[in-house]
Amino acid sequence: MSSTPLMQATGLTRRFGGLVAVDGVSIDLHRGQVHAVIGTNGAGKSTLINLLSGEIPLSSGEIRLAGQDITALSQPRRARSGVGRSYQRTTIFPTLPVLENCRLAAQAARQRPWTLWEGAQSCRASLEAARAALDAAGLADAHQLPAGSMSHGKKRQLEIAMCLATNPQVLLLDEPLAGMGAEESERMLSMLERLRADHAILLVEHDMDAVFRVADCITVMVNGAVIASGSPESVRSSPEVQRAYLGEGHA
Ligand SMILES: Nc1ncnc2c1ncn2[C@@H]1O[C@H](COP(=O)(O)OP(=O)(O)OP(=O)(O)O)[C@@H](O)[C@H]1O
Repeated sequence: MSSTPLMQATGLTRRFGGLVAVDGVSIDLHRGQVHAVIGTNGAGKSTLINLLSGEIPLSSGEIRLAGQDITALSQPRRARSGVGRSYQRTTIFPTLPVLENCRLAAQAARQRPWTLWEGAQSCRASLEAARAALDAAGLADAHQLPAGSMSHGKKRQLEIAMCLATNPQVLLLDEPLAGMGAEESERMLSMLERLRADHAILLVEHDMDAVFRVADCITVMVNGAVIASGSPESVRSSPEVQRAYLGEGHA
C-alpha cells in the first residue's frame, strides 16, 4: 500500500432538510486497495458515493484527489480527473452492441472539440479505450452482442467496463454484486481483485462474505456516521460493529 492516499475525503457531511444522511465522514482510498463501506439500509453509503463522485454537493467537508482539492469540481470534471463510478441500477443502452456502449462511455469522457480530423482521432482512441476496458472486464468475446441480451451479471460487468473506458484512477462501486448468482459474483470478485493493482477502489456491498474476502480495509457506517474503520480483522472483532451490524455469524 502506498502511504499517500489517492483520494482523501475529510469531514464529509450531507444534510437533506433535517436529516443528516452523511455525518462528518472521513475516508482515504489508496491505489492497490479495496476499501469497503458497509452499513445497514439507509446508513448513507450511496450518498457517500454520490458526494465523492460529485453527483450531489456537500453540505461541508473536503475532497482531495492526488493532493489536489477537487471539492468544488462538478461531476463531469471529477470524472475527467479520474473519478469513475458504477450505479446500483443498470445504465446501459440495451439495443446497442456491447462495444458501442463502451465506446460511447469513452467518448463522452473525452469531450474534445468536434472537427473532422480530431473527431476521427478521438473516435479511434475511444474505440481502443473501449476494447481495452472490455478485455479488462472479462468481456472480450462479447463485443458484438446487443448489451440487453446478456445476463444480469454480464451487464454489471459491462457497467464496470464503461467506467474503465473513461480511464479512472478511483473506482466507486455501488453494490456491484446486487442480484448476482454465485458464479456471476465469483467473476465480479475476480475482476475486482485484478483491478485493484491499478486503482483505488471504494466498494459499497451488502454481501458480507464478498466484502470480507476482497476488502483490505472496511469502514462501517450507522445513521450517516462512521462507527469503525480499519482492517477486516479489527472490524470483525469490534464489539460495537457486531452489536450494530454484523450479528453473530461473523463474530
Ligand atoms: N435525495 C434525497 N433526499 C432526501 N433524503 C435522501 C435522499 N437521498 C438519500 N436520502 C436519505 O438519506 C439516508 C441515506 O440514504 P442512502 O441511500 O445513502 O443509504 P444507503 O446506506 O446507501 O442505503 P441502502 O443500503 O439501502 O442503499 C436515507 O435515510 C435516505 O432516505
